[in-house]
Amino acid sequence: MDHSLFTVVTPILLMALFGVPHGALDAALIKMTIAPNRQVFTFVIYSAIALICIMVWYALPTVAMVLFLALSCWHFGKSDVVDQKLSHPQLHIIARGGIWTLFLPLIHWPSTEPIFAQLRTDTELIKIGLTVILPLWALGFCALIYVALAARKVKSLAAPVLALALVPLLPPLWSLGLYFCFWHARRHTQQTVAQLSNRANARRLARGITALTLGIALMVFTIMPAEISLDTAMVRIFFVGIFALTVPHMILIDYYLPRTYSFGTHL
Ligand SMILES: CC1=C(/C=C/C(C)=C/C=C/C(C)=C/C=O)C(C)(C)CCC1
Ligand SMILES: [Fe+2]
Repeated sequence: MDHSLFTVVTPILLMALFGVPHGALDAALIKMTIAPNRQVFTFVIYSAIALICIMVWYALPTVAMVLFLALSCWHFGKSDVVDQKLSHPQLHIIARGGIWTLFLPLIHWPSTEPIFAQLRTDTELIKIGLTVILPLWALGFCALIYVALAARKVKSLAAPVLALALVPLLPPLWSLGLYFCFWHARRHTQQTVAQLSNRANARRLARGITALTLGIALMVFTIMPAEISLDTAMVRIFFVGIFALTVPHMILIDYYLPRTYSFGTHL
């Protein structure tokens, strides 16, 4: 228990406090970019997608996990390169997103397997899947280095190479947490707030939605069966919750807003 307090409970708390708020900005995005007569509808669809994701995880946890890792790879990678003009954007997206969703879980398998098990997934199947895909991803990462060197864009390699070096050195949820809070969420917040007209309002709304989200998480925590340990409860609430919120968050950020309202950057 003492050990999991450092390796699981603390990084999850930090991610909940400093990473989740970037998703709460979606409420401000809906309010400030979508036509007023469609805002409530969009919010209802957003919440319905999140609920469906929770049901999918409950019924088919392994399928939900594969979907979650694939979508997270795309979402992380895309947000890493959204401000760059690239000749092979898909290569960059998968090479960078895969650091967290393929390389990290496999290189730390002894610590990540129990987390996958707590999430009720078939860990053998996840391990086989990751092992098969990792060499392909490694080829992609080498291609990324080659393309950057050939285009004399050495600086663009700094962040992904630093991330790649950091992942084996830190406990998995700590390196994920550092990236999630101080890179992904920070950049997303800066880029989003810069595009909104009323920044103070956007931040206020996002704070309210964050409080609501964490309040719901706390409520779920108190009604979890007593025999479930603290770290299992936190792993389930955090990762199932983030999966459920990431799917509509991605649809809004990576698909709907760029296409419908030219919000964000097209790739
Ligand atoms: C479930 C799980 C993992 C994946 C977490 C991911 C992929 C989180 C993605 C969050 C996103 C996309 C947030 C959106 O902004 C690890 C750490 C690999 C190993 C342990 C179990
Ligand atoms: Fe995000």
